[in-house]
Amino acid sequence: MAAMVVGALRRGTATAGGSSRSFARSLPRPVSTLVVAEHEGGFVKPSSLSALAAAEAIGKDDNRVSLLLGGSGPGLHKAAEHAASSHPLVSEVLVADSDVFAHPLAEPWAELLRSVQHKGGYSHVIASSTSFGKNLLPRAAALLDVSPVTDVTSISEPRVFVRPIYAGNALCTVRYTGEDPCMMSIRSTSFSPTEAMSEAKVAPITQVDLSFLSEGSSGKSAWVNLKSQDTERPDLANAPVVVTGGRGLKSAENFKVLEQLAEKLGAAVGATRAAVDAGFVPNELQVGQTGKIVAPELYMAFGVSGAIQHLAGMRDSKVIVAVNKDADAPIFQVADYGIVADLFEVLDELLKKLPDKK
Ligand SMILES: Cc1cc2nc3c(=O)[nH]c(=O)nc-3n(C[C@H](O)[C@H](O)[C@H](O)COP(=O)(O)OP(=O)(O)OC[C@H]3O[C@@H](n4cnc5c(N)ncnc54)[C@H](O)[C@@H]3O)c2cc1C
Repeated sequence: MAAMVVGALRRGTATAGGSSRSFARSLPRPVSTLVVAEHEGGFVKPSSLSALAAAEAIGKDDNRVSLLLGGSGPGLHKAAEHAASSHPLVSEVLVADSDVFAHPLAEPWAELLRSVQHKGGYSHVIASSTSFGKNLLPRAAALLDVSPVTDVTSISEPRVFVRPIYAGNALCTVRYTGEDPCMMSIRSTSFSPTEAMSEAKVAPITQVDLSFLSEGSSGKSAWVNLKSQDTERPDLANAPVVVTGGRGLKSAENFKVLEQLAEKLGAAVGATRAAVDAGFVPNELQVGQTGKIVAPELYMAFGVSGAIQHLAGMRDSKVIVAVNKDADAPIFQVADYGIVADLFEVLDELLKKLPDKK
């Protein structure tokens, strides 16, 4: 067994770092980390910068960190330059320049990861728990014959990690006991991206040898198209403020009122699965166990009961405000501020009193 459970903590009872002290410490081994970086518009995505922060948590002084980017065109090269100066720990940026990697297809990317790992012999491989990371990591791990550790929220030692289980109701400490590489996906909300480097330290950019690519590298999948919402609102996964609507909103029309509030607060809009299933909003707005995991500064929930699967995606938010007409709704158990009231009246009042966003 590659990942061994060494302890489980009830949330809020102890810190993972503290509890790990009683575990036998592993012997120091040389650490080198490969971070799979996603990019958009010529920049490394914030979720991948969080993966870099996780690499720093594995080892600061003796950790050789390489960033792997794939794709083609000017956007890739701009992102590679951004990557090269994104963190003082980055010692090398590896660029896989091919149309094959322009889209997040897990099959060719898994082949790429296997090839880069065979050449680099990394002790750790990190990806963020995005849709792409979650698709890629198990495939690449299977090709490398190792077992990945998923959804890591904290790193106690280079091979001892904390991850949530039971929809986030308990935290489990696991020790990775398998062969190199130790592959893991991290929850980006748990690792703050580091600030851009102040002084100019720029890592070298190296092209990856792609001779391993063959016609069959894409497997059975093919890229069709990307549909995304054309909105100026912040990305739900990284927004500092999120306003979420549940089934209590009652219709797609009423969600537009919530959107007005989001507009005023510069917030992203989220939804429960019940609201998504009812067709009020598209699936990409779903927050929760089977949706997006968010941890904004402020999370406002309107007409959300607080089912365990929803809490799994938002309970780490810094401040939670809940509006529900049922005083016994479970959402109030995690809320910092609770308003027992009709959500439409509260929304109406907030829209009247809040100034427009400048
Ligand atoms: C495997 C699995 C995975 C799941 N994954 C997710 C997930 O990722 N995300 C998720 O959200 N759910 C998920 N669910 C569904 C989850 O169990 C709940 O069914 C869902 O979260 C409930 O959504 P809701 O709170 O909007 O609806 P409800 O539970 O119906 O709650 C509606 C709330 O609105 C309140 N309300 C109604 N009218 C008003 C009003 N006028 N003013 C104020 N309050 C009002 C009610 O009092 C009630 O509390 C999952 C379920 C399963 C089984």
